Amino acid sequence: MSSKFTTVCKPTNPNPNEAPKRQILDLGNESEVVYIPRFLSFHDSWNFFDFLNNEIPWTRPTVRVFGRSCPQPRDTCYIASPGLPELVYSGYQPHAYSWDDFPPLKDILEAVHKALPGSNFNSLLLNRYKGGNDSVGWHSDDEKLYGSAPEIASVSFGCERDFLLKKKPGKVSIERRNDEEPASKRLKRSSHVDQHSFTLKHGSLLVMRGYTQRDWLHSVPKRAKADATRINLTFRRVV
Ligand SMILES: O=C(O)CCC(=O)C(=O)O
Ligand SMILES: [Fe+2]
Repeated sequence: MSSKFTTVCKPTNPNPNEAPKRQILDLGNESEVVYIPRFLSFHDSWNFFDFLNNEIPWTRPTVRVFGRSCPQPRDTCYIASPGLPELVYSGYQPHAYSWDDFPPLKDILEAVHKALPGSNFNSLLLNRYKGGNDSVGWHSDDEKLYGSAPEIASVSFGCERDFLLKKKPGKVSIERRNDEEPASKRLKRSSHVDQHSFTLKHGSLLVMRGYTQRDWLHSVPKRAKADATRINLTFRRVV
């Protein structure tokens, strides 16, 4: 990685006098999503995309899903600070690369920390979706090593993809429970509130916090029309 890149690609706010606009989605029961569509400038984001696409040692591991081994439907890489416990998911233990190997990742981390006061991420899972056939199925990032209410910050580059959230079965919002309401109406209403969707834009930041991992599932489904590559970085704190 050339040092020129680090200089050129320090994340900049498109308008330095104005913080990027954020949307806050209250999911109820102390779960929340924050979405900042223009977190990084368009130009910086394409430079980051090119760097990540070309320099990250991507792998497409075999994982176990419902007892069966299959290739994970996206490329991946893992970065972690020294001394953290190993990450294992779906029977796969990724090699932990160092932040020092990829200086632009430290620049993005710094921008994320600045946008989220009090955050202190020490690991990063990278995903590369090479087209609409690549995806991540319904899951929550509720591994014990992230603690009971982890904050997860997700930065997206390249092709826009839908990011869906749905409430886990059996999780009922207290504020919506109304036993006087006919069941049919309740069902209709809850199907609206129990699912949300975001189109994750190039250079955007989406943050899941509170009890989102305990109570909600998220996914990036296959999309026939998504014909270009998307790269996503999810910053996490191993506690
Ligand atoms: O690609 C995304 O936006 C989400 C990735 C994700 O959920 C994960 O890595 O756990
Ligand atoms: Fe996830």
